[in-house]
Amino acid sequence: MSLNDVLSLGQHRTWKRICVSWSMAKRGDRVLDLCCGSGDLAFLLSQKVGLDGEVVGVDFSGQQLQTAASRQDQRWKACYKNIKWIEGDALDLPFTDHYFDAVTVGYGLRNVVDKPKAMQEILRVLKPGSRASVLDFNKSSSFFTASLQSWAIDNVVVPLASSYGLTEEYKYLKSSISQYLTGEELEKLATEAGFSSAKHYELGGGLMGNLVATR
Ligand SMILES: C/C(=C\Cc1cc(O)c2ccccc2c1O)CCC[C@H](C)CCC[C@H](C)CCCC(C)C
Ligand SMILES: C[S@@+](CC[C@H](N)C(=O)[O-])C[C@H]1O[C@@H](n2cnc3c(N)ncnc32)[C@H](O)[C@@H]1O
Repeated sequence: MSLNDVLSLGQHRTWKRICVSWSMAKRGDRVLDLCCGSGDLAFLLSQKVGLDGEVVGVDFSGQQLQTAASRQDQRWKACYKNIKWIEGDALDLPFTDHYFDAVTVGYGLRNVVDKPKAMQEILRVLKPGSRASVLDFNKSSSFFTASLQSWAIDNVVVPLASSYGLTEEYKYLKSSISQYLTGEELEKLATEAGFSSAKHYELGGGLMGNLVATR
């Protein structure tokens, strides 16, 4: 069982499935999992688009892509052959305009240094009428939810992460969430980048959030 399973009582898998579902990726599509890491969302997208579809996982960490590729080798589902891993930067995507039928970003936008540029790149590579689905922690406007999230990170996430030897990776969570954008600000970020519509939905009692933006 992974640390994220323990930390979120397995809920992170549900949140990721929701993110992929809301991207409206369907059989035969060509889709992008941006900031793919070890590929959790890419594998879910792979099952959605099937063997006649195509999944591209992009991350600027070669190490993460190596992990994703070895996970792909270890898995038996035939559809996973439709995934390719490309080292690249969310701020300068190596694809032509209108290339993808859907884009997902799982826990990546929060970490990107230039969020407007990233959203412009996502818009550029999406086909007209297609969707971006962006899952991340929610920077809640509710004092209670923000306090619960902060308490959980301090008292559950970081101590447990330490027992897995991942203190550093999770220690920055609180500050990164505090510097992130609220749901309303994410919607504005998307429409200002040029998306025709954008809606942010809270998940996990407001601890997480998913932005759905249509080009
Ligand atoms: C899978 C999740 C996050 C992905 C993720 C995000 C990061 O910022 C990382 C940083 C460094 C290494 C890895 C990651 C990473 O995988 C979300 C689930 C894990 C969360 C840390 C769990 C959050 C716990 C809630 C605050 C409380 C949950 C209570 C309830 C059970 C829903
Ligand atoms: C917390 S991980 C999430 C990984 C995966 N999407 C998931 O849901 O488990 C964030 C990932 O974003 C990547 N990343 C951060 N900034 C990036 C950028 N500008 N371009 C590409 N990848 C980036 C990191 O290398 C890391 O693998």
